[in-house]
Amino acid sequence: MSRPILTAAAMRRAEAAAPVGLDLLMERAGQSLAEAALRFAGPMPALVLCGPGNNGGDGYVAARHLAKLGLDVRVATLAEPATDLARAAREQWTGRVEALATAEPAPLLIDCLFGTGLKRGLEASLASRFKALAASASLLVAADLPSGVEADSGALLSDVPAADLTLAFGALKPAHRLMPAMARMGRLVLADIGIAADSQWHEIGAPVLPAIAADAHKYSRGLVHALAGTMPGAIALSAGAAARSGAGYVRVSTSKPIAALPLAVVQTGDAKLSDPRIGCLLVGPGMGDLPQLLTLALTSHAPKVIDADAIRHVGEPARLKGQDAILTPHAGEFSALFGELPGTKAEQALAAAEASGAVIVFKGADTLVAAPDGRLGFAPPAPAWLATAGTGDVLAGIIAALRARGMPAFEAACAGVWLHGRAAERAGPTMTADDLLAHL
Ligand SMILES: NC(=O)C1=CN([C@@H]2O[C@H](COP(=O)(O)OP(=O)(O)OC[C@H]3O[C@@H](n4cnc5c(N)ncnc54)[C@H](OP(=O)(O)O)[C@@H]3O)[C@@H](O)[C@H]2O)[C@@H](O)CC1
Ligand SMILES: [K+]
Repeated sequence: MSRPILTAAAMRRAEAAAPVGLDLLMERAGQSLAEAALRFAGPMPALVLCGPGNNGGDGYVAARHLAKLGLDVRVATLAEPATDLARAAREQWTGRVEALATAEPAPLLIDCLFGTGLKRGLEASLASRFKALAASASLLVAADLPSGVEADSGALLSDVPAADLTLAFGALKPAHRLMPAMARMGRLVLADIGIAADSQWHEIGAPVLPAIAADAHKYSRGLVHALAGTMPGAIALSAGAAARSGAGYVRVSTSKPIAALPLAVVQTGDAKLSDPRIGCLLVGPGMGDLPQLLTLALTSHAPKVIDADAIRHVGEPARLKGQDAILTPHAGEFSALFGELPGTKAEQALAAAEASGAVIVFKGADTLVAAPDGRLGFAPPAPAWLATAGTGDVLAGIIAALRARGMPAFEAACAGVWLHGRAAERAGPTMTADDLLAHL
């Protein structure tokens, strides 16, 4: 299952197209916030911080429901409501409204200051007051987004205290899956408030992998051909990962024998790139300074995974047009090939896919998979311990195997990213890239 991801503007459109009124959407958002906070925190005294927009409106609704559920709840506000919806929600709150500047803290702090409407950082005095109230609370619950986070970019526009729980309304926003914001969400829960959220952008979910046919043979299951370069360890990780990710046959062309390769991986001195059985060609891991390997790879008609050093040698993104390629750059490799692109990470990934005609796996703590047709996958959070040498080689091998097994490029890349993250969870915090292979 993959969940749609909507920008702030797309969210407003979805909201306007909803079959029910905005007041009912706000009622559902506020009620679900109250119920989630109570379930998460238990019946502890709560302080709801309400901003001037509809995020604040959700707060007044949540306060009303928390009071109805028997909680000791107070409301503090920054300013009077600025929208009709928020004003109507404010009017239905029969309790007192305190000034945020002087409100006493509470063990449960509910942040309804700003959501998708935030466009600039919080003023310094407000940011420090918010931080102090958060520091005095035992639990911080954020409505839609932690206040200070920019919905579309995941940037922190001012200092944002980390929430313990974030309840996203209607659909996930890019910031829920982009750094640095992603690390401030705490547990992320999506509340269905009755919006039909449809998008070409989605969170990458568990993949459906191709079944192994009853009459399969090693070639029909997929042949991965990898080009070895100067660093044998990296190609051994990639080829090992491909062999363990369901490729029927993994072959490495190398000028000298590589001791670290699994026995099941065939080593050959001949590049054999015209072999029509090649389901995916892998170039880059351990390549070193041998740009001729990339040149050779680009003469092949087979689908390709282009990783690591090979990315730096592409030179012009347009050189990849018509190559049926998947590129797996980290941030440094990405800017080496595509330059400093404007916009959010999501926009940059899509622009790179369009410029190269390739599927781009823009790696990082917030990996994105972009297709030239505008589809964009956001990886669910993966363990920080994946940030260690060789894990990129493993990822390239997994994706090459899935591509050779017949998955389309975008789906293979998304599935590879998902499997890689889950393998790291299973391998645990002391893992090395070698250990990852045993958990695929
Ligand atoms: N999508 C849906 O289906 C539903 C959405 N819902 C909820 O609505 C939320 C979006 O509401 P929203 O658009 O009113 O924006 P919101 O985040 O409240 O802030 C805008 C206000 O803040 C102000 N402001 C901004 N920055 C500021 C700053 N630094 N310092 C001070 N002020 C600042 C800004 O003022 P302005 O920039 O105009 O001067 C404006 O007044 C969304 O996140 C969700 O919680 C639900 O109710 C149900 C259905
Ligand atoms: K908020």
